[in-house]
Amino acid sequence: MNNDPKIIVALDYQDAASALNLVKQLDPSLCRLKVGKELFTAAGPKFVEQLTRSNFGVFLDLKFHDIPNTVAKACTAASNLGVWMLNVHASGGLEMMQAAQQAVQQSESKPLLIAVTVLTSMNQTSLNQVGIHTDLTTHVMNLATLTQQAGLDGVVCSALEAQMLRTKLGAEFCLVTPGIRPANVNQDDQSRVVTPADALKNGSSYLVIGRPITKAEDPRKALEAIHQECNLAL
Ligand SMILES: O=c1ccn([C@@H]2O[C@H](COP(=O)(O)O)[C@@H](O)[C@H]2O)c(=O)[nH]1
Repeated sequence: MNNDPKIIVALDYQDAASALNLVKQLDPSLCRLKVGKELFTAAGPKFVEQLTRSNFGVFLDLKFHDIPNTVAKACTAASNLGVWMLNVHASGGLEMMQAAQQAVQQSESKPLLIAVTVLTSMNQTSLNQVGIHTDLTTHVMNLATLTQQAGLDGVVCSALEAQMLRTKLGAEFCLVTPGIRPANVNQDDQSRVVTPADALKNGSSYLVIGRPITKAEDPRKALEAIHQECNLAL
């Protein structure tokens, strides 16, 4: 029995029924689940509570980004759903992240709180387009350092940056990496991609994987194949 599954399956579905159809093929010892903006907007907090009650660790990926007071209140509401992990955008700033962390620590369940550095869909060109001319890797490092300073548990980054962040920010800092693609699988809208095995070798704590599993003919088999590729317990 694996008590700390490394794979987080992204439930990017348009409604609860479609998401549940996948969830019933999965097992809490094999993976955790991620509820993002699409499913949360469609199915709501009650659906998140339904998932947490079924023993799956749930990452509520709503990437809060607002003024400190608003983000803190949103983090309290999210913590009260019993989720395992939730997140904010590091670019919301130090004060915002500190307010979020304080809110989470005052909640009963104290979920892990992490911050998004630079979205894995972005590359140097798209970063420049939003007015940031720092080297992308340096920008990720700056935001991750600020996140640690604010007292959060970790960051969302690409596994391309995991080795660098692990070395600088230590073994305990949680590195959650989307943009995971097994070899020869479509990259879709992701820019900074890494294979599951390489992501773990680079020091990722958890791999977020959506379409390579959810769009597979047999999602359970696709998940098990990734476990085998990475030598993870089944
Ligand atoms: O930088 C980020 C932050 C979040 N995500 C989310 O992860 C999944 C990835 O899904 P795939 O289908 O495996 O591409 C998705 O829910 C994103 O919202 C991310 O990709 N990058």
